Amino acid sequence: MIINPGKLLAQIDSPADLKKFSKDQLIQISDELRQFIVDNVSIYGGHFGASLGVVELTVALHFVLNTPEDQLVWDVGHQAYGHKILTGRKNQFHTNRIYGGISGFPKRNESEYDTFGVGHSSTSISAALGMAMASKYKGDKLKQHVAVIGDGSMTGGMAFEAMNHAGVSDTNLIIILNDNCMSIDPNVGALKDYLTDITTSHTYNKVKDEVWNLLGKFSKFGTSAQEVISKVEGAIKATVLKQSNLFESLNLRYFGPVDGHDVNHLVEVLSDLKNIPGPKILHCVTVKGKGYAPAENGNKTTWHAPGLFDKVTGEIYKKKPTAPQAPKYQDVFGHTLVELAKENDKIMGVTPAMPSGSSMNIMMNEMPDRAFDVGIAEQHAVTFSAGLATQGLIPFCNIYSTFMQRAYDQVVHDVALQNLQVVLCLDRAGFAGADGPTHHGAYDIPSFRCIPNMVISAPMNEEELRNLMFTATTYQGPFSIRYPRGQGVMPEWRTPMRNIPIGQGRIVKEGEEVAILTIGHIGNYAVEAFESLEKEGLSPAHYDMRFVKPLDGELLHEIFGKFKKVITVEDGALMGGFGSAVVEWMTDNGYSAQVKRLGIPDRVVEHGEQIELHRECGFDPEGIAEAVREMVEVQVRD
Ligand SMILES: Cc1ncc(C[n+]2csc(CCOP(=O)(O)OP(=O)(O)O)c2C)c(N)n1
Ligand SMILES: CC(=O)[C@@H](O)[C@H](O)COP(=O)(O)O
Ligand SMILES: [Mg+2]
Repeated sequence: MIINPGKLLAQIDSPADLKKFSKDQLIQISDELRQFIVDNVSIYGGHFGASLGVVELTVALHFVLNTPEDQLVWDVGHQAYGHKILTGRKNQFHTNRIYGGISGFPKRNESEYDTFGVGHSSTSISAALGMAMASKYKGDKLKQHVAVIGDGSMTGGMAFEAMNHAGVSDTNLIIILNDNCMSIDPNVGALKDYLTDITTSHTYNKVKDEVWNLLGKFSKFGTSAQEVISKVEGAIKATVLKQSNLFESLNLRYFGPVDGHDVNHLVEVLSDLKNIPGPKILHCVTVKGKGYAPAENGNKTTWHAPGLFDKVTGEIYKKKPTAPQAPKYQDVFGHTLVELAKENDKIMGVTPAMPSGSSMNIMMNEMPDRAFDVGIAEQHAVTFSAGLATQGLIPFCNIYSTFMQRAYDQVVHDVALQNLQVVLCLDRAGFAGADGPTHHGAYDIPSFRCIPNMVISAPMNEEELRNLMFTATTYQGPFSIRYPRGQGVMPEWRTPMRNIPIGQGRIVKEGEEVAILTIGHIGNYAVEAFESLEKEGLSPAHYDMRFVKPLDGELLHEIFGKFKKVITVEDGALMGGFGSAVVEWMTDNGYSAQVKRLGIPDRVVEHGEQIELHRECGFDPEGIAEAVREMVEVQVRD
């Protein structure tokens, strides 16, 4: 259902329409845009606080820039809802993040206004600089290139790598630092302190204001005064600003801090910046959740992506369970880690900016000296963990599977080659759901399988997660545990922990004709599939392998000795994944069987609910049942 936009917003289908309005009307347009986001997200879900915080900035940018000719790059893109709405997707916005609908992030194949595909953080400056360099090469002097990056994303190493390059680039690049003091959780680290300092420091701002006032006075005296101005400016910059401003020190002209909610002032500033050549940064101070009281004044982490809510009362809807619910895997991880850490003082916790998402916040609250949020810094998180391990500590480094892609070399070079005892917990493994392809945890099994010393495990339920975590503390090397977004299956999950011999799978169900080998939580789909199959007189065997590496050779000898028809199921990329490992093992050990591998195919799978995506890829319960039926019908060729 398309939600009615406000009176002015209704007339805007592109930035060209926006430009038809007067500057004075931008406040009303901003208000209507904000309301439209509230109306939609409250009913259809999605990211929230971040988009509200950049409403004025979004309006001002599209008012001043000549998009899509000028290149506007949003970092992460979870804040780009206003941009989507102003650039022709207002009438589709109710399909945001829904299966078959528009993406929750900017996406090049969705709109010419989406200059760069995003979802992972800290890429915007590099991408915009690449675009700016291309314009310079092509001699296109007028084109603007703007990266909008949050203070949280600015903590990512890539942002610094890009600024290091940008500062010597002589390009038309504007970096807009959207500083709301928040990541998903409160932002952390020395950079955050620095930004707070320059936003609030009286001395810094007084000097800066006086400089600009002085320049303003001189500018009234005409051309000759311009020379004085530039000399004065140059001298002051060289001394005061360069020494005291991080960005100036990197050769990026620094402007701000400005109020990121004053749309008219933003229009003025951006119009001026367009005419200043070279790389520059505008520091905007904004409030996450701005303009919607529950988000602005309440828990900003909750309002990052609140789920559905009553827009009038601000009540976030929670499903009222009729029976005891199984916990989320992330919470089992968080509580179990604290339990283990209480018994073993070597255990430490590390998260790169996902304390709430990974439930590492449980340990951070209970044991603040032993659990760290290191900012959006996956590479650092892994190597920092490696450093801890060299000193005999046992770090549990928890990174979403998709974000672990950032730290691949660190896993290989810093952890595995030195065989260090780092426990890598890969949350959100498998389809992430509504976040879509940028966030699906599809590639961890294939990419980890080839790493020497690496153990790869996945629990089918909460009890196994606890046991694997316990087992990891006893293994002298890198140990990875992957588990999905969402709930497990055991309401009574606080089971006593025990060691699982490394590489040992288990039989879940004896059966005939077909053996189903599963890895991880997806094994519960096989259990569901059996219900319909049993009614049809089909009774496949089911093995929960628990480890992809090392595989359980003993169990596999038993399976391939007994079955000529085997199905493997994984919530991960098929190419090089768990099924591939089983087939490799089969041929290496001289067996031959008909093997069907179910999992994520070699193509981009878009967004939707997890179950919708599993269905699309043929490994939901019905897909598994269908694979069994097909296999039973097919005669094996000799
Ligand atoms: C590489 C990577 N790590 C972690 C995340 C998860 N993540 C998404 S948004 C976000 C916070 C970003 O903070 P900021 O850039 O300040 O944006 P804000 O939400 O405050 O507007 C995080 C940690 C991500 N998208 N990419
Ligand atoms: C934009 C982003 O990367 C995060 O906000 C992500 O959507 C969080 O995912 P979870 O909701 O699974 O924690
Ligand atoms: Mg922020």
